[in-house]
Amino acid sequence: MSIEISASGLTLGHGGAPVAEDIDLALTPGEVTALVGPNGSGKSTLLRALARLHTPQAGAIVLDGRALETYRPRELARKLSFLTQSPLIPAGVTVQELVAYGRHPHQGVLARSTSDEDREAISWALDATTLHALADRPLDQLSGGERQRAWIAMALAQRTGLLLLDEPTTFLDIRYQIEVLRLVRRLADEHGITVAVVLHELNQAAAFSDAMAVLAGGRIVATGTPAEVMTEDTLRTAFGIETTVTKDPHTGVPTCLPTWREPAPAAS
Ligand SMILES: Nc1ncnc2c1ncn2[C@@H]1O[C@H](COP(=O)(O)OP(=O)(O)OP(=O)(O)O)[C@@H](O)[C@H]1O
Repeated sequence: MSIEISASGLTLGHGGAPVAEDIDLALTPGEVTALVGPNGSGKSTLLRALARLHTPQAGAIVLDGRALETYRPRELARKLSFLTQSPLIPAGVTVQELVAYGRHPHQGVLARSTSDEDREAISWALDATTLHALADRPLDQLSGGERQRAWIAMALAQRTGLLLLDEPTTFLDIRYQIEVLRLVRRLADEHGITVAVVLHELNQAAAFSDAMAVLAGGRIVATGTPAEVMTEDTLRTAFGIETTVTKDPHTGVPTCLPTWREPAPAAS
């Protein structure tokens, strides 16, 4: 079920000067890749380009051995699912109904009823996100974390091997952030799904990903394992901040502690 996608030589922009250039990125099948970088560095634009929601000014993207632009829309929707930042909540729609939308790419144009395969996929998505108990609840009556899980469940019901998530933890408290990221981890570990996820919290990115890519100043300034990428030098280059990078005592994963306060003025 794992799907491979790679981008090479991408130039990304919105009409004016390019936002990012010379972008090479390959997502390893069945692994979680975290995209991190300063505000406005082009992370969402890159993710949207991978989902074919943004057309690069130059470069190529290859999905599962074929140029991305050769896919028909329905065919593409069976290969990858994309979850945008803060999706709008449709009024009155229940969790079950939202998740069922994820099946549309698999249903024939004239399909009026859900097939056994649809039911099985919806049930699997509700299971994976532990949402069965909330299936009949309208989305607008859920907590932020539950709602975020419902959107992820919709993307899962699409049954794609590639999941692109743009800041799925925004607005969630720390417990729900962990819950969503653990789910992302399980999707890769237990279901072999290839995941790219834009995250702002660097320690979470390091803890939950297999690989990290740092976008800054219009380039990818570092890629590799969290241990390779989470260095004081890279964080200084990318974000212009001072940090102390240590290892999580439980897992050995690199973790950064920013220098929060301004340095005390030198004594005269
Ligand atoms: N639709 C658009 N039209 C014009 N410019 C855009 C558009 N979308 C994004 N941009 C610009 O492109 C640049 C990159 O934006 P993008 O959203 O990809 O960055 P990002 O790294 O995801 O940022 P953030 O961390 O703030 O979400 C920014 O300067 C932004 O203002």
